[in-house]
Order: sequence, then structure tokens, then C-alpha cells
Amino acid sequence: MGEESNGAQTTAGRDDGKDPARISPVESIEVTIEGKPARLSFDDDLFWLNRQSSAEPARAYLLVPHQLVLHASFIPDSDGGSLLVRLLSPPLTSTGATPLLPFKKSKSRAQQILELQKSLVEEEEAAARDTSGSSPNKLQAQLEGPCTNLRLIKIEARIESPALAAGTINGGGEAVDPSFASQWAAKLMRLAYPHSSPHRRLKVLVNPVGGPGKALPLFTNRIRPVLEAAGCKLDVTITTHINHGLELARDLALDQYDAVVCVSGDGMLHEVLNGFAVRNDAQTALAMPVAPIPAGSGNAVALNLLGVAQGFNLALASLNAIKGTPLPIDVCSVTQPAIAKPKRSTTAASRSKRRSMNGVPSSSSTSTTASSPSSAVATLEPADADPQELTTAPAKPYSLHYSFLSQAIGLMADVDLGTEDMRALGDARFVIGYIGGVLANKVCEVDLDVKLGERGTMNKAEMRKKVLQTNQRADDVDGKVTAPDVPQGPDDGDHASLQHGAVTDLLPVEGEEPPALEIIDPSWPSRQANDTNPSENASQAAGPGPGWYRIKSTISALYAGKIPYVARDLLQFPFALPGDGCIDMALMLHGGGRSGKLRAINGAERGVVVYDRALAYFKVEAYRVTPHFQPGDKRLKKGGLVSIDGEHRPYLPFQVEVAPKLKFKVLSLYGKWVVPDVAPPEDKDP
Ligand SMILES: Nc1ncnc2c1ncn2[C@@H]1O[C@H](COP(=O)(O)OP(=O)(O)OP(=O)(O)O)[C@@H](O)[C@H]1O
Repeated sequence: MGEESNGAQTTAGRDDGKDPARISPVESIEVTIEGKPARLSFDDDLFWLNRQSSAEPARAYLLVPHQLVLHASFIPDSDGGSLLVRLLSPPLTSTGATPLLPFKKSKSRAQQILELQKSLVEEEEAAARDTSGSSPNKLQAQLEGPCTNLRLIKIEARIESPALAAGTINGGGEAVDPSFASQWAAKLMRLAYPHSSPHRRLKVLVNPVGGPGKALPLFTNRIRPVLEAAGCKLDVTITTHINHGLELARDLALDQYDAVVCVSGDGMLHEVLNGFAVRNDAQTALAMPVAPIPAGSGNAVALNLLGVAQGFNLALASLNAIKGTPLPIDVCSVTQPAIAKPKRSTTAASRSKRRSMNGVPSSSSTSTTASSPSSAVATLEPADADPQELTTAPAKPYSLHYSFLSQAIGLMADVDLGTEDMRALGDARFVIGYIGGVLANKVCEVDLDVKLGERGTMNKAEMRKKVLQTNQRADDVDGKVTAPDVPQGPDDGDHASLQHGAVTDLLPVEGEEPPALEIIDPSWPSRQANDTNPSENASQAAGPGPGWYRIKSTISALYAGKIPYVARDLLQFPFALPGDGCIDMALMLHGGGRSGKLRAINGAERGVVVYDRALAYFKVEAYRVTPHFQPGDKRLKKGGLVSIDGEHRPYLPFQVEVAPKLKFKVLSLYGKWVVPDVAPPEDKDP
């Protein structure tokens, strides 16, 4: 690699190691840091810092992909000027455990970077042993910010006038351009923000009681510094009560912000979605992207956006808020029969109360409830100041809420909502709750009607193929979000319209109930299907029609959702896609027995459970659940638990469909859910 001795240079630079014919031009600039010579350089993919005047990336002290550069600027003064670069960097470790990030462009060079960083550490350690020299960690200590893991690095370099005068940005021999340092910084900024504009105006919501209750110190010490280092303008609200997020989203001045950042768990995101969706300008409001920064208990959205290995990485989640692009996720409309407005609980002491619908736990009996979807229901009282009421459908016999994560009834709802009194045990409460549920081995007594429609399928090979294709498309455009599979419907002001009717409508079927449907995956070998469903017949294996069907299998749990990881160790919906217009459904079949349920723990984090015969996994456009028991029935855990996006809802029938006119936009660095491919086990490969 060629090199010049003057302050700035453009050289034919680094061989990328993959394509020998491709040489990236290196743009590098000579500086001093703490009075010592150094050089800052970038090429098409990477930015790096040398502590001598060499621009060799192999000798770089620090080297990161452009995506980790937050800010670059040059401030001239009478003696030259200051060049500021702020970035995030993985820590330099000698263990080889540097958490390299799955940015596409850096992937091909991942090993190279790792080796470079290792060699730098070795060099540093050798220098440390050399007692004659100055302290090797001095520069590092100066540069490090308050973030651990991915650390915030602030480079404050000086450019002295002679170097300025000597510099050329476009290669040797051209006219001296005194503003080359500004141009160098501007060019680095363009590379650092390929798909978005810098300096976002962010509305930040911090939930001080989410998860372990550490959101506020985490925000102050580890998140805010990163957002501010990137030059973002912050407007921060610490939420003070349940539904505060919903109120803020409902009243947000949309033109004053570029994104809403939730330093919280998934519950706050659910509130923001419902706050946007309740507005008259819901479609416009939902164009405002939302970025989760994980500070709750589950943080499933962050896990799916950043990948399970980096899902709780605060600096990376902050980076997503700074430069992610909006990924549209299907929104699900959930209707339930309206209930008489109960008295609100005035104590906020119990978490389950805090998170229940309208302040009343779902187990509370209401004066009247619908015993069947089509029966008359209680009068819905007019909405008062309670903003949660506003997400209902006033004057209609049903309430309407929006969901973008999951819905559950039976064992999985019991595990999620029924173990809140064990919160002190952390994640372990789910395992304890699950084992208890396995031992009890109860049937989830419901009628389940599904509509696969045009987009739904029972074919897992087809689902997997589509996920691979969709994710490949996202990788091909380097994470820039492309249009969803099912585009958003027109904004005709009626965004709350239901395509498949409400839970209180009769299903459009002949006779008393829809025709029966066996869940048969046509991509399974026939022996698997026959083992699971002895009543299988060939014609049904061809797939159901587009209408409503009733699932006759006895189930222990229904879990439906739009996101692959529902928790760090549970990849429940590996084939969920953000915008495919479908809801993924996983039915735990009672016939699988206790052993089937125990098998589900094995490999739950790898998603292979979807191939187990004790589970039925398929995609639908809409579904309806009608519990057989009344809310409060003693046979039900805590009187009956229904979970919508992890929140308590009344134990009443519910119907879910993909809302045709609404998409919830979450910021994403990768333009896809970051999920591993889940191939069938060998013996089940069709
Ligand atoms: N100051 C507050 N006091 C009481 N409740 C609050 C306050 N601020 C927000 N909330 C409520 O806390 C609920 C849960 O918050 P959040 O999602 O952040 O954490 P979590 O439930 O622990 O995490 P996850 O949903 O990922 O499991 C939200 O639904 C919100 O209504």
C-alpha cells in the first residue's frame, strides 16, 4: 500500500482479502493526538486509527466498520483545527472474544478484523511489559467513553496548519484545498450514514420501573452519552404511570421528531403502538418509527432486531436509534366482547394489577360477559379520561386493541402472566411455571377457528424458503429496508376497519360451526403426518380453502405471534416475517402428553420445536378463540389468563386479524428479523 508523508492522502489501499482485483481507495489524514503523531483513515468499508503516521490497517490501533462511526466533524481555528470522530468500538481483547457484529459488509472481513485486534492487543501487552516506554494504555484511557462492551470512543485530534496546507483530498498533485479536513469528515459521515440522516430528533421514553427497574441509570450512564455523541437532539420523558407511553404517543407532535425511543421492555412499545393507532391520523402517526432500547424483562423486540447474541447490547440498540431504518411490521387487530367498565384499582402495588386491562386483573368477573361470540354483550360505558379506553371501539359491542408481538391462552399464557408473583426469580420463573404446567397437563378448553386465507399455509418447507429469500433480499441491499410483502392499504381515514369482522360477529360459515381442519404439513414425510393425524386424507394434504375452519385437535396452549424470539431462550416462531400479512400460530397439542411438552424445552432457543409432532405450526390471516369457561372459573389458573403482547386481557373470546391498513415501524440496522435458519431435523426433511 502506497503512503505519503504529508498530512492527507488518497491511496490505492487495502486488498479486501476476498477479491484480489478489488482495491479500496484509502482516504487518510495525519493528525496529532495528545501531541503524538497519529493517522485517521477510512476506505469503502472501514474506519481506523493508527498511532503512528502509517496508514496500514494491519497496524491500526482501532478499526471498525463505518456503521459504528457516529459522528465526524472538523472545527477550524487559527492554528489549524480540531478533527472530532466519535464511534463505537468492540473492546480489544486478547481472548479472541471480540463481539464482531453481523454487519454485512464487515462480515467478509470479520476474521481479518479479529486478527488485527488480537495482534494489537498482543502488541500492547508487549509494550506494557517494556518498562522503558510510556504507558501503553494512556491513549486508550483517554479515548474510552462510559460504555462497556461496545464502547463509546471520542477521538479529539489536532491538525496543525502545515499539515492543512500540505493536504489534498483527491490525491497528490492537485490544488491545495484548505477545507480538505472538512471534506474528509463530510465524506466519512456520508459513509457512516448510508441509509439515514444524522442528528435525529428523538422523543425518548424511559420506563423507570420496567424489568429490573434500572432503566434510568442505564439511560443516564450508557445510552444518553451514545445518542448525544451522535449529535441527536433528545427530548426525554421519564414515564410516571401505566399508559403514560400511550398518552404521549397519542398526543405527540409528529413534525417535531424523527423517531420515538423506548428505554423499556416490550410493554411500553405496545403502549406506543396503541397510542398511535388510536389517533385520527393513525396512519401518519404510525409512520413515526420506534426504536426499543432493552431495559425491561423480555425485550423481545430488541432481541429480534439485533439478534439474540446482541439483543441486550445497549450501545448497539442506541446505534439502531441513531441510524436504523424503519422496518414495517404487520399490526394485528384484536377484538374482544366489550365489558361493562369496571371500577379502576387505585393501588399500584401489584404488578399484575398495574399491567391489567383498565386497571382490573383479567381474572375479575364482570357483571356481564359474552358466553358466545355472537351473544349480546354488556353495554360499553362511554370512554372517560382513561386513555386505555380510547383504544376500544366506543359504541360498538366489542373492544379493539392492537398487537404486534403475540397472543396466548392456555399453558403459555399461564407461564407468562401466571408467574408474575415469582418475578424476583428472573427468567427462572418461566421454567418453574412451565414445569408446573407440564405436570398439571391441562387441556386448554377453547374453540379455535382459523382462516388461512390466501397467504396462510401449513407448509413449513415453504415458510422456511420464504424466510431465507426475504432475509437474503435484506442482506443484498445491505440492510436498507425494502417494501413489505403485503403493502399497507390506502389511507381512507378508516384504519380501524376489520377485514374479517369482529369477535361479536357470526362467522361467515354454513351451519353451526366451520368445517373441521386437521393441521397437516404437506412438506413432512407422510409417516410423520400419519403418526400425528391418523385421520389424514390425501385431499386435505393439498391444503384448505380460503374460508374459516375449526381446529378439532385438543390443545394445551395457543401461542400466536409476529416475532420469532418471544424470549432469549425461546425461538417460538422461527418463520415469522415482519410484513407477510400472516400471524404465525403454534398449538401445543394435548395429545403430545407431558413428554411432548418436555421435549419442547429441548432446543427451544434453536426453534427446532416447530418440527416436533407435539406442536402444530402454521400461518393464518385471522383466527378466533372462544374459551369454554367463564372468566373466574376455578378450574383456570388465576381465573383465566389471556395475554396480548404480554399484557393481561379479560378471559373472553378474542379474534385476531392482520390490520390491512396499519404497519408499525420499528428501526432496524439489518432490515429483517435477525434469526438463525431453522432446518428440519434430518429424519423430518421432506
Ligand atoms: N412510572 C411507572 N409506574 C408504573 N408503571 C409504569 C410506569 N411507567 C411505565 N409503566 C408501565 O410498565 C409496563 C411495563 O413496562 P416495560 O415493558 O417497560 O417492562 P417489562 O414489562 O418489564 O418488560 P417486557 O415487556 O419486555 O417483559 C408498561 O406497560 C407501562 O404501562
